[in-house]
Amino acid sequence: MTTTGGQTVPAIETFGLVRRFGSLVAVDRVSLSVRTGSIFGLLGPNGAGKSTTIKMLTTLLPPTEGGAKVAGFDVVRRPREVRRRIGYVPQLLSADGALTGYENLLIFAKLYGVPRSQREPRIWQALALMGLADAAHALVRQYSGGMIRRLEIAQAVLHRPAVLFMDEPTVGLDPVARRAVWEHVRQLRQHFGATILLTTHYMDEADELCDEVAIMHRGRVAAVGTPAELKAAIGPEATLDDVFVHHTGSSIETGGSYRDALRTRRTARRLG
Ligand SMILES: Nc1ncnc2c1ncn2[C@@H]1O[C@H](COP(=O)(O)OP(=O)(O)OP(=O)(O)O)[C@@H](O)[C@H]1O
Repeated sequence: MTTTGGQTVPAIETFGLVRRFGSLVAVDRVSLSVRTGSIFGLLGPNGAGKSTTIKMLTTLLPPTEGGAKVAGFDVVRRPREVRRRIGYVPQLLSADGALTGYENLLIFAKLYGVPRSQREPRIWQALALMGLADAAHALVRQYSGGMIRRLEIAQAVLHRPAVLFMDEPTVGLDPVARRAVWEHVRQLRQHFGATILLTTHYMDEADELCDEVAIMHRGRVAAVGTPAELKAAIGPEATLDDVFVHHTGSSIETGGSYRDALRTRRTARRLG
């Protein structure tokens, strides 16, 4: 845990973060604070700016204006310090189907500079935490969609990141596989004390898994709080779906461009 003068520093802080693509404002003055050790959900329709926010926080994309700190380091001025302290599970495929789960993890352990003597124990620990030890030596192309997702999460935590970013970790998975991912994500947090920021389209996922959520709409944060707080603000019987509709004016099914919808569907297909 990062502390200064006895005070806990948030794991993630953004200050008026802006990202433009030409005339399009994809992320519009986003200011957020994510508590160390919490699971934080970024929600919003397709095209709301969630992935662009994650890309700035993981140093893949420079902000147009504003700033952000991750694990106490400025993403623009200290990108290398940030990268050493984060894990990233992207939406698109990052595991190689022609290799075994173990071999995939070995590549990532080398990439992340895990010392040789620690590679094997860390790989087995990550496999065990993600419920994949029995499948370690099977080819990944034989894994189910849920197992691939869990392998990708295992890859992202081999270097013990303080902050783990996951872009739609359960998209395209059936309800049983999604629950298994949630369970393993919880264990991960418990085991490593990592802070987790994830994006999701599933309101039940946000409700069950996240300590706090931010609802993004057209690049802005429309609401932020615990799922219970956000629901209570709408009404006694409100669900998180109701909260979402209230703040975005749309159900989760609408919004975004054709390209965005196509990309989501492509991710779902490769896992299905
Ligand atoms: N590299 C880019 N060039 C131009 N426009 C982009 C680029 N990346 C994203 N956008 C646009 O910025 C907006 C926000 O996109 P972003 O991918 O951040 O949304 P999102 O909330 O993550 O959506 P999804 O749920 O589909 O992943 C969209 O209108 C998208 O088309």
